[in-house]
Amino acid sequence: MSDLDGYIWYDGKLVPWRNATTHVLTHSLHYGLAVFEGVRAYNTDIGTAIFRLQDHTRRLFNSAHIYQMKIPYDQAAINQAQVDVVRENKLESCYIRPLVFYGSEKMGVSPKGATVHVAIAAWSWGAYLGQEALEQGIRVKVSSYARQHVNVTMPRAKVASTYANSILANAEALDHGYDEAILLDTEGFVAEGSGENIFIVRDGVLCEPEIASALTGITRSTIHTIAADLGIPVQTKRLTRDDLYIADEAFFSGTAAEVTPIREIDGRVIGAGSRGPVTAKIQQAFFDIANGRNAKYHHWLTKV
Ligand SMILES: Cc1[nH+]cc(COP(=O)(O)O)c(CN[C@@H](CCC(=O)O)C(=O)O)c1O
Repeated sequence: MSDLDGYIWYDGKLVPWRNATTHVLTHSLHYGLAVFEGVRAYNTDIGTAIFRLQDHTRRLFNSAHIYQMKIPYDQAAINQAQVDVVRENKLESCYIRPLVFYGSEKMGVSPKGATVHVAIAAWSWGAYLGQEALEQGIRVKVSSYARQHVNVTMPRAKVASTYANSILANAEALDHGYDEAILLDTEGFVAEGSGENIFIVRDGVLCEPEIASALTGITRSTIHTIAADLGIPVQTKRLTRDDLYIADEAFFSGTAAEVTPIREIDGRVIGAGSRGPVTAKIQQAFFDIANGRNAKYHHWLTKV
């Protein structure tokens, strides 16, 4: 991942990768309050372009607003900074990581008085769960750890502290020989993956869990648009873990995961145990859009 000779945008300047450092007393490192985004640029038919850049930046600002962090730049500047990072690193396609965090000027629970810093890195990142996963599908475990209650960590924010929960769930899945975890909410209904939203297909209908305790994924909203284009009905409802077991198809959606089919959950084979036909259609439509092959969605692409 690390292009050690690359550049990172850091508080308004492009600095060499190895100089983009912070102090060990950085407040966010100790107390877990940093907000971030995961964004992808694709080598599209119209050149390198960042996918849904404005939506990701809006969510970054919403996340900061929820946690009362004041980003010292406006959204246009952060959009431009992401374009500059991709261009400066000469990346044709890549993953972009904007991060907003509190500095080391203040210790103690309250960050008041600490500087709000912004860093934006970009690196080449292929299929998040492996190229084979995109074709064959992955094996997933329902975690023994619940997703945080909606009044514990704020679900509309992409905040670093949420991911200690994700790390536990993902580690448990890997330790048990699976590829990824699904988390249930505190009432036992399906929430999301450790870093993804989840969809299932039942009798030709695309179903997703109520979004309550899950991140409002941008890829999830792209899937909604694709489903509408393909005439596939979408249902949002409370899903139980055994709803997943008897699904005809299942897949994860996310910027990193893109559209990753799920072929088995907790030892139950899903459908035919491979990427399902509806999943394949949605996945193809997603990659056509992200790679600029569908002119109807060129407005979602910001050329670098
Ligand atoms: C918990 C969670 N839920 C859903 C999503 C899907 O959201 P969206 O990317 O807007 O469709 C992500 C993105 N996970 C990011 C972080 C992955 C990582 O390992 O870091 C991502 O996909 O970039 C999550 O982290």
